[in-house]
Amino acid sequence: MKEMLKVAIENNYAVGQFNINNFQWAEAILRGAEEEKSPVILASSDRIVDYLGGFKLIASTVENMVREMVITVPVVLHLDHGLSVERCKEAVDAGYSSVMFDGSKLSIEENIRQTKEVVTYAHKNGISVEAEVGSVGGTEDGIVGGIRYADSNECLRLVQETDVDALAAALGSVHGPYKGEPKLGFAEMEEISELIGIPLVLHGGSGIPEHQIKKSIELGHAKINVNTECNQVWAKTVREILTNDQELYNPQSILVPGMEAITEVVKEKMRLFGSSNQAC
Ligand SMILES: O=C(O)C[C@@H](O)[C@H](O)C(=O)COP(=O)(O)O
Ligand SMILES: [Zn+2]
Repeated sequence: MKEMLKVAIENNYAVGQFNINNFQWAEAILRGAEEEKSPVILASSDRIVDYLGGFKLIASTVENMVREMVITVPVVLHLDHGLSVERCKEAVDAGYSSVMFDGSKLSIEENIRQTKEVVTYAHKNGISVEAEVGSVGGTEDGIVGGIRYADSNECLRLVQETDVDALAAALGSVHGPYKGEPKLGFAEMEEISELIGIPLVLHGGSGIPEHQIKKSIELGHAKINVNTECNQVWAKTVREILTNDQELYNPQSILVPGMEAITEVVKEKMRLFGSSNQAC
């Protein structure tokens, strides 16, 4: 991920992180990346890793999909919102390309200490690490909480003391649907980006207006996480199909349009983030 985001920063675009909710999501996202000739970050949020079959099954399945689908664009497999040092180490051992240690609920001292432990282990294995300061609000099954803006001094301390590769500095974005126009802290964003000198990560990417996405990229965001919009379009598509044909039960007739809808959202986001055609 570190190398992928370095190129993104140098070329003024951001790479989308798209969460997988089962392996059809992975297929739909990879297809979108290949069609857009865009680098892509596939992510499994720690909260659903066991539901998906565990780190090793996820890593081996994604690796096989990339090979058998003849995906030619750069793909990163990322552990999103890693819930403990141990879980991050498991993901590294299973073959993930990068991990996020989510220490946002901890004191900054404890966040730094545990993030440092993850970075030491991951970097020894050539794996990148994302950390978080402040907390992204919103509700997303298991990720519930109020927004706590990141403090610039805490961001600088964490980056300097851990050597982390990317930082999610919570600056007003929210997981899940927004109630009204998002209010991102662009002044704080600019200050923190200039202070820390590594790529920023924007969580809660669904529902942020295009102009705010573009400004966030200008102000140092090289990774933007999207989950809700893909899930919403899948649910809407499947709901319409089943509502329109009460007799329909063939899985392919129901599931394929849902996947195609996810692929379209992924491609739209890649065009918005500027990563389309960056992999050719
Ligand atoms: O759903 C998860 O557990 C992962 C997400 O929180 C992801 O990290 C993210 O930030 C996506 O936000 P969304 O686009 O608002 O769903
Ligand atoms: Zn998130």
